[in-house]
Amino acid sequence: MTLVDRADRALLDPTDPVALTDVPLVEVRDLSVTYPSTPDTPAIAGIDLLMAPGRRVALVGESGSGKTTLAMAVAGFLPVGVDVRAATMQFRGIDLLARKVTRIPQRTPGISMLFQDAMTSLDPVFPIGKQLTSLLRTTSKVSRSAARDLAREWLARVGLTDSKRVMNARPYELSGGMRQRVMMALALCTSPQLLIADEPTSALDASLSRGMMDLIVELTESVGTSLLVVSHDINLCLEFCDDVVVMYRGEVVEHRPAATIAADARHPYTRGLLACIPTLESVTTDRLPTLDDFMPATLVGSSV
Ligand SMILES: Nc1ncnc2c1ncn2[C@@H]1O[C@H](COP(=O)(O)OP(=O)(O)OP(=O)(O)O)[C@@H](O)[C@H]1O
Repeated sequence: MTLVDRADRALLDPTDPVALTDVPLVEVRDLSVTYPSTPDTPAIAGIDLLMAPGRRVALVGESGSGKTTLAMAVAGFLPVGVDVRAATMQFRGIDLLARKVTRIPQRTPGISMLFQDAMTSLDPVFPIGKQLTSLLRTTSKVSRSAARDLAREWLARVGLTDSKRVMNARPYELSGGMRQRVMMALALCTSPQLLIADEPTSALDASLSRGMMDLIVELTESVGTSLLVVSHDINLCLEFCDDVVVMYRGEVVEHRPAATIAADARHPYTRGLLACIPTLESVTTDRLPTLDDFMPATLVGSSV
């Protein structure tokens, strides 16, 4: 049985002892996160997440369902003062709960993040070339000229072939799509084991979104990086990911392979999300379905 088979088995039954005899990439059990401004209401609670190496996993759900909070907890980006509790929270077998909490959050080694807003993620003052070479020099301990060569190589890999101009440009001199490609180069040039992409396409139009997802898949595969993508767009996730984790009001309500979730969705919220995807046929109907058509009244009012 391969690790991916075991992961599939674990997705169906996380308590299956045969499922995970190898070390999973991410293992989270009974995670809850509470922000200091709402001490009586955890933002997420009772979260289990199991991810095998090599998988592309999508976290989907409506705004405020806790996707980013879960991703940030795994990445180690939650600031001091946020209460993080779990029975288990490991990355490649390393206990993330044992890490020191510092005033400036420490990124979990081996994990890179790609944020939705490249403009605020990039340093506005320094040229792109300097931002890439400083990162490469810090992480790979290479000479200045080797780092510049690597930086140019990475810009070409993300489709920025005019690398001389891009190296000298500041973020505001590039288009949104180009900035997002620069962010991809920064996120992957250190060969992380896991890329967490938080709404990587939400600032892009539909055709650019698809192109960006194609690029993310191609590059993560070539680098050997697993992907955890946070998205509102379940349709895009079904196309590009292996597994879909559905979050609703701070809880994981469904975790299924993308290939079968459409036929096999068990939670009414998942069924509602899937039914709300517009199709060529649905544009001719008077009224598109909404989540209220699928959610029992008892669930609509519930929260963690
Ligand atoms: N820094 C914060 N301080 C207090 N509450 C927060 C903070 N960040 C998030 N929350 C709350 O935690 C809950 C989950 O938010 P989170 O951003 O994780 O959801 P999300 O599903 O990623 O939403 P979105 O898709 O809009 O980014 C929400 O109720 C939100 O208001």
